[in-house]
Amino acid sequence: MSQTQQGTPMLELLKLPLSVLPALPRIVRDLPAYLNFLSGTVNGTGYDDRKYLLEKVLVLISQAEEDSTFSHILEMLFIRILYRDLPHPAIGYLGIPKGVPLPVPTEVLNNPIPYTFRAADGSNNNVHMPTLGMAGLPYVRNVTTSNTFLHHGTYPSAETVFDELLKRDGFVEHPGGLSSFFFSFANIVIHDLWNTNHSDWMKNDASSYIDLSPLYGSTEADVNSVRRHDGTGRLWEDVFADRRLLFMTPSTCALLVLFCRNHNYVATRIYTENENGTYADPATLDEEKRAVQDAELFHRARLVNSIFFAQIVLGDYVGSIIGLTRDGLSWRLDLPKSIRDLSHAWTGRGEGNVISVEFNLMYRWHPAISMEDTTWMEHFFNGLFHGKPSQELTIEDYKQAVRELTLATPRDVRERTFHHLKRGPDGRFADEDLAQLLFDATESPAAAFKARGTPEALRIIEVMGITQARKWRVCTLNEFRAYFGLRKYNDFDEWNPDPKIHTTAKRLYGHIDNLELYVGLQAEEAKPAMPGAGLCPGYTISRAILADAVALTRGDRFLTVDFTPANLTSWGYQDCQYEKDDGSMGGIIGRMLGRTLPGYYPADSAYKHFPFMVPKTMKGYMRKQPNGNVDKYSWERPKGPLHEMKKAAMSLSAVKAKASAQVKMNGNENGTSGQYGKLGL
Ligand code: HEM
Ligand SMILES: [Ca+2]
Repeated sequence: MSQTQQGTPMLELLKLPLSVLPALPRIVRDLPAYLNFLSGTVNGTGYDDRKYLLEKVLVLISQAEEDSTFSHILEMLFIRILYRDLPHPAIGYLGIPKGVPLPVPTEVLNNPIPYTFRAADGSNNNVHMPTLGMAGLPYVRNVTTSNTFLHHGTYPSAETVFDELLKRDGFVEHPGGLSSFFFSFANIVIHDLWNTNHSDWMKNDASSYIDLSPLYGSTEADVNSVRRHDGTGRLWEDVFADRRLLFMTPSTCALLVLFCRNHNYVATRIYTENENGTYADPATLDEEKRAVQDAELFHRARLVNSIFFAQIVLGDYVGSIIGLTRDGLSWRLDLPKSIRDLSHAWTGRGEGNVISVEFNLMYRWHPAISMEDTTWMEHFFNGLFHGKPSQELTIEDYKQAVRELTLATPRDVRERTFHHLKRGPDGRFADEDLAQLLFDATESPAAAFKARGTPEALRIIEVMGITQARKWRVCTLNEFRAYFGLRKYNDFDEWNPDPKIHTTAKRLYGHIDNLELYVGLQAEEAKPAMPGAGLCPGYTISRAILADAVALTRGDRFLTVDFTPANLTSWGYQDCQYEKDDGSMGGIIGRMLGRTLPGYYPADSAYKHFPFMVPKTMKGYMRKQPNGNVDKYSWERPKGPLHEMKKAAMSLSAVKAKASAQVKMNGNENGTSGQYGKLGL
C-alpha cells in the first residue's frame, strides 16, 4: 500500500475531532441538558424539555462548520432520532382503515363512535397484515431442520417412545406447590391458542391471540351462538362456545363459566356507567339501533374481559411460572410496556403474532396433570372409548370418539353441561357446584414435570402428538436449543442424568442429535424449584416458553397500543389494572372469583388470592418469607355464603363490616380492593 493511500483515511479520521473543536465550549456548557436526556431515556422517565435540549442541538448544528464531518454526523443523528419518534408503520388506528378486506359486522360499521374490537377469527390484529394470526391458517415454523434421521424413517414408533420414555411410572408432587387450578387455567390458555385441524394437521383453527376464544369461539357463527343480541351486549348464562372444553376437567369448564359471568358483569357495568351517554334502554330502541348498541356493548365487554384474562396471564400465571407468587413478590415483568431502546427507537409492540408448531409441542403439559384429574380422565375416557384399553386405541378410534361426542353435544350452548351439573331455571349452574370444583382444584397438587410423567390414559393423544410433530417435520431438540442460543447437548446423559431415561433414549435414537423435539422436551431433566423458577418444566421448555409469552402479549395490538380507556371505557380500563397492595402478590384473578361467585371467596382467603398455589404449601412458603403475613390470610377451605352470613350475624359491627365487603364483592370493581387495607396488608 502506498504512503498516500495510507494517509487519506488517517486524515479523514482527524477531521472529526478537528471539526468538533470549535463547538466544544458550547457542548460543555450544554452538558446538563445532554445528561438529563440520557438519564431520562435510560430511566424511562423522559427528559425535561424545559432544559431546551432540542433548541440547543439545533443551534449546535446550525453553528457547526458547514459540510464538516461533525455537521454531517449531527444532522444524521438528529433526523434519525426524529424519525424514530414514531413507529413505522403506525400500529393503532381509529377503527378500521378503509379497504381492509375483513368481515366487519355491519352493526360495528354503522356505529358512529369509533372503537376497536376483536374480530371473531383474530384477523385484523395487525391492520397492515390483516390475516396475521388469524384462525384457520397454517402454523408457523420457527426452526428448520437439517436432520436426516427422520427422513429415512428410522425413528422408533410413537407407541414405543410413549411406553418407554413418557408413560407415568408414579405420581410425584409438583416441587413448586402449583395447584391443579393453575393447569385448569393453562388449559384455557392452550385452547385459546391451538386447535389443530383434524383433517389437515398443518392448520390451526384457533387464532394466535389470547382473545378468550374458548369462551367466544373462533368464527362469527360461534360468537353468535353465545351472544344474546338483546341490546345489552351480554352472553347467555354460563355458556362457552368451544365444545372441545367439554372434554376437559370439570374445574377447567367451571373456570371458563366464570369468564362468561365476568363478560356479563362487565357488559352490564359499561351499560350502566354509560360514559358517552349513548346507551338507552333496549326496550325503547328499534331493531337496528338495538343491534348497534348490542354490538358496541358486546365488543367493548369482550375487549375488557379478554384483557382481564391477559392480565391474569401476566400477573397470576407468569407470576407462578417464575415463582414470584410463591416468594411473596408483587413485582412483575411488564411485557406489553411501551419502551424505547438507547438508539431512541421504539421496541416493537402490537405488531401481531402467529403461533408456531414448536410452541404447540412445548405447551403440552400433560405430565403435570394431578392425581385427581388423572382419575377423572380415566373414567371419562373409559366412557368415551367404550371401555377399550388405552394400549389398544388408535388415532382413528380417537377421531371417532370426538365425532361421537360432538354429535351427542347439544347444538345450543345453553343446553350443554359438564360433570353432570344441572342448570337452574335461569340457565345458570349453581354457584355452590362451581365453587366446590374450583376449591377442589386449588387444594389438589399438580404433578411434577418429568420423564415418564404422562398419565397412561393419554397414550393415544401423545401418539397423535408425536405423529403430528413428525409430519410437521419439526427440528430436533438440539437444533431447537441452538436456535435459542442454548448449548447443544453432547450426549443423552447431559440431557437427562437419570440412567433409566438416558440409556433408553440412547437405545431408541442412537445419537443425541437425533432426539426429536417433542420427546426431547417432555423427557428432559426438569428444573428444580428455586428463586426465579416456579413452573419447573424441562430446562429447554422453561427458557423457550418466555419467548412465546412475550410474542403473545407484546405482539397483540389490543393488549398494547389499543389498551386505552377510549376503547375499554374508563371503567373497563380501570377494571383491568392491578392493585399491588391488595394481598394478591401482583395477581388479579381473585377479583374475578370474588365477583362471579359472590360470598364464596372471602376477602382474606388464600383460595382467592393464590388459587394457583396449593394453600397448605403456600402457607409453608409464606412462613419462611421475612415479611410473610401468614396470619392475615385464612387458609382453610371457604365455607360459602351461608357460613359467612352466620358468622356475620354474631355482632352488629361484624354485620356492618360484612355488608360493606359484600357490596365490594358483588357490585364494584373489585371484591378485593380496600378490604386488604382493613386487614392491614
Ligand atoms: C386432564 C386434562 C387434559 C386432558 C384430558 C387433555 C386432553 C387432550 C386431548 C384429547 C388433546 C388432543 C386434541 C386434539 O387434537 O383433538 C390434547 C392436546 C393438547 N393438550 Fe391436552 N389435555 C389435558 C390437559 C392439558 C394441559 C394442562 C395442557 C397445557 C397447559 C395441555 C396442552 C395440550 C396441547 C398444547 C395440545 C395440542 C392441541 C392442538 O394441537 O390442537 N393439555 N390434550
Ligand atoms: Ca385465540
